[in-house]
Amino acid sequence: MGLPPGFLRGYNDARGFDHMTAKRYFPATEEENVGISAHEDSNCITFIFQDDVGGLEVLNDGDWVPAEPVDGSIIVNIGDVIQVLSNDKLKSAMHRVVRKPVHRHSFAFFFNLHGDKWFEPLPEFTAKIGEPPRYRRFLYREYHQLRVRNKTHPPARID
Ligand SMILES: O=C(O)CCC(=O)C(=O)O
Ligand SMILES: [Fe+2]
Repeated sequence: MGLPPGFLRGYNDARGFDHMTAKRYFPATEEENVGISAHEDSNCITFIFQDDVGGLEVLNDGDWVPAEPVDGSIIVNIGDVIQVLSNDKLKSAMHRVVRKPVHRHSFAFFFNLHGDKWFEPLPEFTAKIGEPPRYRRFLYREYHQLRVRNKTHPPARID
């Protein structure tokens, strides 16, 4: 990231909000092939271990690019926290899972911030290089609540 070695370990020193999920995606049907709809991860970094079925796709310049399974590899996803800390130098990837004709299994480890932690663009990516911050200061807990609220109560459309 261009930050001093060990920065992330020192800044993000509480592990209480990290979690791991094990997911099983059922085979696609003729009507339905959405595994997980398009989203960005809200955390710092996600590590994904997938089997050899495929289906994870990343949006790149308007095209969905498959993250092809590579034996023994781990997919590393930048999340929103790193996007904010780096003031957009590193982008949180939009991704989704498309279901295939067979079952798929994956494990995702979410390296999170503690809910009581503040995050905002760091001086290394703003004041020190003469760039304005693109984000305000967020409490991680508050940011999470905002994301959930926007999903469950999207802003009303003015017709
Ligand atoms: O199952 C996968 O490969 C990705 C899962 C994912 O994007 C997520 O849980 O946020
Ligand atoms: Fe994700």
